[in-house]
Amino acid sequence: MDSQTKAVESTKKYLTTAVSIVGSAMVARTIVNQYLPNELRTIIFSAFHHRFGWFSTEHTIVIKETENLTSNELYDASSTYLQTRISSNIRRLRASKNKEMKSIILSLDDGEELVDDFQGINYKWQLKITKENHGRNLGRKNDENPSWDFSSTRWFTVTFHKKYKDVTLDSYLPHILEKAKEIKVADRRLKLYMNEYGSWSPIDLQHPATFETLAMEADLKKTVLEDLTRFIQRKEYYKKIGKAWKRGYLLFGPPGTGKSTLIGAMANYLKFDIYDLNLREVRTNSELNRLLVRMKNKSLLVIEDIDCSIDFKNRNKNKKNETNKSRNDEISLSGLLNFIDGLWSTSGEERIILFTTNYKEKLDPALLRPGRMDMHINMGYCGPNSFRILVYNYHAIDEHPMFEEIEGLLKEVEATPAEVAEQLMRSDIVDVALEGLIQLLQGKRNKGQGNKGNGEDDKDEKLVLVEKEEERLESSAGGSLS
Ligand SMILES: Nc1ncnc2c1ncn2[C@@H]1O[C@H](COP(=O)(O)OP(=O)(O)OP(=O)(O)O)[C@@H](O)[C@H]1O
Ligand SMILES: [Mg+2]
Repeated sequence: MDSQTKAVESTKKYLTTAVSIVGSAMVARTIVNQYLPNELRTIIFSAFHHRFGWFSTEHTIVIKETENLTSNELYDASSTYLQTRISSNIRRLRASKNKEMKSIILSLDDGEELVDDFQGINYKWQLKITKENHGRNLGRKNDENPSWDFSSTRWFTVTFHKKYKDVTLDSYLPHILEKAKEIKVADRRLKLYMNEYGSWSPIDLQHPATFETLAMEADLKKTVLEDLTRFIQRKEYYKKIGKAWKRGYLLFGPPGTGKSTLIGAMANYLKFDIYDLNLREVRTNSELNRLLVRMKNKSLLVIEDIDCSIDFKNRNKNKKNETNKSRNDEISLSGLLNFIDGLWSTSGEERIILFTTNYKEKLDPALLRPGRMDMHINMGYCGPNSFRILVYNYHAIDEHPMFEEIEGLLKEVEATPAEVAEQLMRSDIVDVALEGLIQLLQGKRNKGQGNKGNGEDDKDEKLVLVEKEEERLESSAGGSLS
């Protein structure tokens, strides 16, 4: 054999070996794919990847649904985040909706892949599910009780070029956690919880109020909105000063001035649930404590008509009755305030407490003490500014020849936004509605209901901002920790 034939022969031999290796690998892969259970398949592939991993340019992170029997926050976040990255080229999707959600959710099905782009980096995601049958028949089949005891293991794998490992851990995964939080908040239906028989029962909160449609003096509205926004952005600040992340508002004003409307607008703006606490339903301080600790974070605790909710005047009498334990525990203002200031503050985050009253002057001084409520908001009678908002809400107009007369009358007489709104709703024809309003206001003026107390322009009357010591220090230092 000459040297040329020798070279051809040895090349052939190498090629045959290479083909048979590739062939066996393919056969092996087919066998593994078709005949082995998912779990075993994963073990074999991961062992293979582990053995030859250093040849690969790819890096894979496994995100399991549960880790050490507790749910994995990153799995939940990835699942939520990926729902927003679904594209039309995915063949099989899962569709779901539960009572808590506003819309149908599409998500990856077992084995499906999705490619996400973050800062120009490609991330290949895959969902894997394995089902195990524990072989126990659990009786009749229904939603809570499937006929067989199945359990499934789910996990995501996310694969990317290994040079992006640091970016992935430092930026991409935290980005997913943050985004998922935002998505969940935006998609959630708000709840209104009411207390009865010592526990909270929720219903869907469908309050239409928003800050745009709320009739309120412009500067006051701006101050309240800014205060809320500042509050929700200050997690780190509250942590740093070691204070509970909560804020209290006292809303006062006559019936129909929009106290409940403002609460609805706050809930919609912050996407917070409302806990409407009816103190008449609560007999003891212990029952009150139980209710308050069961409140979730990101919520508004509302106590309407705080002046007439409990006969607070009896509270000192109760204290004297030391022998009767149950009477001693009777619901009291101090019990409520102690709990809000104390234990409850430290057990939750992002809580807003709102008290409403028609008669600020009737309130127990303990409630008005500086530092108790952060802001006192006077929801006053309807002034020109509020009228403009209401008329825009109901008739979508911002100018009309009758406005001047109405605004003049509103400066003279006391009419609540509710009274004005009622007139504006009486007819779809603007002129008719405005004429009705003029008659109402003239009637009030003729009856001598002079509007001496109307302070729409008197901002000091409208708002008492009870600044806290540390906030004063912070603003004087010019620093913002939010
Ligand atoms: N400031 C306002 N902006 C917009 N609408 C208002 C306002 N005030 C009152 N309304 C209208 O009047 C209705 C009653 O107002 P709301 O229940 O908010 O008053 P309130 O101050 O809570 O009264 P109460 O003291 O009786 O609880 C609302 O449903 C809304 O239609
Ligand atoms: Mg109300």
